[in-house]
Amino acid sequence: MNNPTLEAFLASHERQAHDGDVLATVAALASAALAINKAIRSGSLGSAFGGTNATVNADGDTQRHLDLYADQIFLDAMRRAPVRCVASEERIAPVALDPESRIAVAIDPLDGSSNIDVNVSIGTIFSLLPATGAPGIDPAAFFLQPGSSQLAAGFFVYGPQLVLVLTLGHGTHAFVLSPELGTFVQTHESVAVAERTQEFAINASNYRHWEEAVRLYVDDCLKGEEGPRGKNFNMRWIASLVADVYRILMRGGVFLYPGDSRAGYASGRLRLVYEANPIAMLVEQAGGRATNALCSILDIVPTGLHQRVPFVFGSAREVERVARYHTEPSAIAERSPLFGNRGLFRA
Ligand SMILES: O=P(O)(O)OC[C@H]1O[C@](O)(COP(=O)(O)O)[C@@H](O)[C@@H]1O
Ligand SMILES: [Mg+2]
Ligand SMILES: [Mg+2]
Repeated sequence: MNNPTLEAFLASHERQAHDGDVLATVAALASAALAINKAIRSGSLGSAFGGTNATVNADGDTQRHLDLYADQIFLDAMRRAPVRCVASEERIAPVALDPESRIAVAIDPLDGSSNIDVNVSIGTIFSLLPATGAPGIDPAAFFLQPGSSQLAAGFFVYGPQLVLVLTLGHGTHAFVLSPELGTFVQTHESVAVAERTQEFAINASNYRHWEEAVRLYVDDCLKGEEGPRGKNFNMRWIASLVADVYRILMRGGVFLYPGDSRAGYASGRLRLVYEANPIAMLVEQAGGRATNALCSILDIVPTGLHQRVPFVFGSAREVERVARYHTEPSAIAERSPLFGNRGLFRA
């Protein structure tokens, strides 16, 4: 492979006047991911890592051994990087590190925990935010900046390949671990999400809990060629956000985790600061769209570190279409049983 290694990619960006601390932090995250990958591939998934601990995280989710192991590995790596504070899905409050540093890291150390026991892809999601200001400032404040303030974002997938997808704010780049070189090698210089799609991702078991706009959108996809969309749709749901977003970056698609009527799910399941924001930045840097069904994820000002948000992202035209099911109910109400000439919903 003649493509650049991650180290060469980062060095070339430093020459282009990128913040050296951002690049050093990305490099530290990558080396921690190599350690997690090695641990996962050691073969002890089921017994050592998959089992649950008798603990829950800040959101009430049961923590697995691998959640906590990954959290510790990444925190240790961030102590060795120019990082002022780290916020993790697995910790109620941020951890203060070097007060002289200017970067805050938000992290979902292990995404897709329900897939650990069943050997399906899992991953890590990270977001880098500016952390400037007086030394005494409460680190929690750094994580309440909107996603549009992110300096960099990315995720790793511990799947058939160990993959890194990264943005430094100028495009989205993909890398894969080269076992020969022992480091990441670039596979996609600039990822571009297809504008249109015929593939959607949603946990359909929640159908009865969704609001009408979401049900109608999915109903119309399922009707296929005979329905108002006039084309057949495929469906995927991996239940690891990292794996679903990687597929969408590579071949298009739309992902929905809407709010629903279950207790605790009014804003869906996914967390704004360390899941939706970094994924939204990556998807938008690749030409896709990311919303809470109505407005851009990156414009939302967080009010809490662990707050959830309805999340719709992927192929731009399809994400915009989902928004129209929410904002133009009159058009939905006028649906003809024969799906006549409804310009709004056709194709
Ligand atoms: O089990 P559900 O409700 O379909 O939710 C699946 C979603 O939950 C998540 O597993 C949440 O992330 P964590 O595993 O980090 O808690 C996402 O990766 C995935 O998209
Ligand atoms: Mg997650
Ligand atoms: Mg997690």
